[in-house]
Amino acid sequence: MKKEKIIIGITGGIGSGKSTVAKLFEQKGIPVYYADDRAKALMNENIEVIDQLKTEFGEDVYKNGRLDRAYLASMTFSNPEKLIKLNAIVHPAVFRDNEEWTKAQHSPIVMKEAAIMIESGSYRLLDELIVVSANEAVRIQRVLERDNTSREAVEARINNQLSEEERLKYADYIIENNLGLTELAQEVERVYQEIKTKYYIA
Ligand SMILES: CC(C)(COP(=O)(O)OP(=O)(O)OC[C@H]1O[C@@H](n2cnc3c(N)ncnc32)[C@H](O)[C@@H]1O)[C@@H](O)C(=O)NCCC(=O)NCCS
Ligand SMILES: Nc1ncnc2c1ncn2[C@@H]1O[C@H](COP(=O)(O)OP(=O)(O)OP(=O)(O)O)[C@@H](O)[C@H]1O
Repeated sequence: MKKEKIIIGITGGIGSGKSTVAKLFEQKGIPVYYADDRAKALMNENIEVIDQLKTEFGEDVYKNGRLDRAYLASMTFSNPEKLIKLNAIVHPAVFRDNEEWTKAQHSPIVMKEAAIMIESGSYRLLDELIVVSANEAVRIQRVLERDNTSREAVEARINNQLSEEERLKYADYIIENNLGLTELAQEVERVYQEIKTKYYIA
């Protein structure tokens, strides 16, 4: 199978290690679009997104001109209806931004890293989906060590995501990340070789 540009998604539950995996692919020379990071940037820069967020969540969602992420998170991850509204504002803007970015790339493989690619339906536009998987206890522990947050706040996000079992059903490739970073790098290399072989990439 020979395609002009192969688009590969990297997803996984909170704290699974998808950003770490994306960086390892980037080190191999693959351009990566970081949807979560771009979402945050657009929420601070895109006038339409800013206006819609203020209308939906109130002016206080911005403090000194910057999005108050903790405040917005506290409003949405405990209230599914509000989260649906937030997603409906942010996801179309990220979709357009990603399309522009993808068109501008000149690489046989490009990747997109996003937290809720299956839930949002954006996985349908991919050629391949990599799911990064780790046990829930490991994921929670890693996020607690990384962020200034609580177990309850992490669990609230998990409750708004697919279960690990459901997510894995969508995977073309699974990268296990319960062990150390050396093992993770080996997993990334294995999947990279499989993809290159499938698409006849040198
Ligand atoms: C509420 C916000 C501002 C909180 O920001 P914060 O810096 O605390 O979190 P960040 O965006 O880095 O996400 C961290 C993790 O939270 C989880 N998470 C984020 N957004 C969502 C969501 N819409 N649904 C379920 N889980 C989510 C993911 O596991 C993600 O990896 C932010 O998460 C947000 O705007 N989310 C809605 C837009 C979105 O879906 N972004 C992610 C993909 S484009
Ligand atoms: N195999 C590993 N060994 C040790 N630490 C790891 C491993 N994989 C990831 N980490 C660490 O765990 C934390 C979570 O990883 P990462 O940020 O890549 O996850 P993520 O899936 O992108 O998270 P989020 O959903 O919150 O955006 C980070 O601090 C990362 O450095």
